Amino acid sequence: MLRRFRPYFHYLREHRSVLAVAILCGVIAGLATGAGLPLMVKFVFPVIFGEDAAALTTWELAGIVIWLPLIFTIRGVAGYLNAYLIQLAGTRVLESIRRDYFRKLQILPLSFFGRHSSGDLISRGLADTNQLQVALTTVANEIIKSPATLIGSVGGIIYLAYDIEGLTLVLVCLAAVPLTVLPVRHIGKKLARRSGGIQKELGAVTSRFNENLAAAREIRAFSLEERETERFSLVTRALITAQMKFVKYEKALAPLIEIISAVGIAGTLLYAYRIRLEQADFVALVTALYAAYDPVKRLGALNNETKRGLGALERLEAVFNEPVSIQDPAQPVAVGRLRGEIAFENVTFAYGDTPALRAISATISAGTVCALVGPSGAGKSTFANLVPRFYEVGAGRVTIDGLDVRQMKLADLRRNIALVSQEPVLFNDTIYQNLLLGRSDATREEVLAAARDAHADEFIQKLEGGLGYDTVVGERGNRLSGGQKQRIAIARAFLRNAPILILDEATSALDSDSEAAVQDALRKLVVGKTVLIIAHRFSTIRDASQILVFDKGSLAAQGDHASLYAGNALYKSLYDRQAAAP
Ligand SMILES: Nc1ncnc2c1ncn2[C@@H]1O[C@H](COP(=O)(O)OP(=O)(O)OP(=O)(O)O)[C@@H](O)[C@H]1O
Repeated sequence: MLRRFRPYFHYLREHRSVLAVAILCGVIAGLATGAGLPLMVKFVFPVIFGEDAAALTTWELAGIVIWLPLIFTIRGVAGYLNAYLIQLAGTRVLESIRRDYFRKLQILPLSFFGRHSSGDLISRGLADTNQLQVALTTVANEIIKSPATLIGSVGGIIYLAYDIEGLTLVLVCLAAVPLTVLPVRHIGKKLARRSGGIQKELGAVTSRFNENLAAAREIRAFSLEERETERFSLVTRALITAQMKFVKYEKALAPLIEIISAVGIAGTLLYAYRIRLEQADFVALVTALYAAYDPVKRLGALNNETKRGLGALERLEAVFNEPVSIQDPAQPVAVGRLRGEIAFENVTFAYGDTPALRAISATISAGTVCALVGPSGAGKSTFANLVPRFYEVGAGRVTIDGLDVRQMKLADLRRNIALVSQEPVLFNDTIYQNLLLGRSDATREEVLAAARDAHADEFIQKLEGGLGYDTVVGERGNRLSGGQKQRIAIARAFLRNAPILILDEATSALDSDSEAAVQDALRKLVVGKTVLIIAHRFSTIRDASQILVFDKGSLAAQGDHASLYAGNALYKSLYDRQAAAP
């Protein structure tokens, strides 16, 4: 089973010196418990309670009594250092696992996020990484310490028993130890089946949380408070059930081992009675026997922990092993600033089984504005998303300046594209930092100029609090209005100054001031660029140099407004509907 964890041992190797000291301290603490206490019972107690005890001087007495605090101090200090250092290595291991998980999420294709809920992915990144870390560090800690303690205490038993009576006593004392394997194995099997369940249910709880918090407005608007609480109760109840199924077996292990150890000790007691063993010898033996069951319990617990870790491991591997289907080509063609001629050559694409684009061929000349129109779900966004290679074409190819987008480095390709979406996402940072995302090496002057061009400067200066560009915008930018967020997004695009611009025109109406500012900013932004615009406003559509009309994933028609209006019924009806809209 440990073989499953082997690929992840490299996380431990990075912190091997801390771990080595921790394990050494653990072994010392283990030996002090396993062998130290019984030997003390054997050698110290007889001196104090023996016949010659009255003759001891104070110094002799002190010299003997000091063994007790000494052994406990060694055990305590070593035990403390072991726990502290394991925790230290553990938190670092956790940091590394989380970082790798997070990094992997950054490079996975967008299609991956369509298949997994963000709550579940968060849960994997927090709870499952934690579980894996606990399993790894527990294994590292116990795999040497517990066997060492076991060997120490079994060695102590053999030494004592052999010294007291001989081989038979040794065998009687140790007879029950192998029986402990039975509950360890049985419970381990039960837990293995249940290990993934808890993590999965935890993922469901996080998902529900996440979804709920993101929909705070809708829940109030539709009075869904009770329904949501009920839905949440369902997943938390399922989590509790999964947890309790695990706990039921997990917690049975220690008592079962203790019962077996009690049977072993009773057997030894019987035999001791028959051979008239002295009390001091018996007490020393029982202490050693009791100590020997402690590492057995720990090894059993280790077995449980790894079973639980396995469940987490499988969920993490679903992400770690997910192929990064969209990545740099082995031999990329170096590109600088592209001119921006976009061509789709017989492109087909499907998210799952149903095609979202069918055999699309179109050319958009550099420096022109191309409007994408069509009913909802016709494939406009999908078309636009293939240009920055957010998704991979199923068949055909997408080229820019004659070069297949798959032949360029992703960073080179995407540096040439600026994106302004309908609902721009801002990070919970200052406005300045949010603008800087457009081009991280821009100077302050360039950032301010872009904000002015986007008509953002005027509202930024007037923001409540008087912090201007240093105002923090809140999660997803929720302290700004829709129009303000759009202007920030436009300013980013100004800053990026890429030859290709993808615009998703807002469907929701802005207030007239904002609307005028956004439109004016966009008019300036598109100059000299190849623009793909998912268009909703009839003026945008009419003024575009080329229009692509989508219908159910196919390109129904293409041309300019006049020819399409005259020759294409779908376009005419779409346009008339837009024109009639307020
Ligand atoms: N991430 C996704 N996963 C699965 N299917 C998707 C995904 N995104 C879009 N689709 C499907 O692909 C088809 C085309 O969607 P697309 O978003 O390109 O349409 P659209 O023309 O931009 O629509 P709208 O104007 O409503 O935004 C639709 O049937 C849609 O359900």
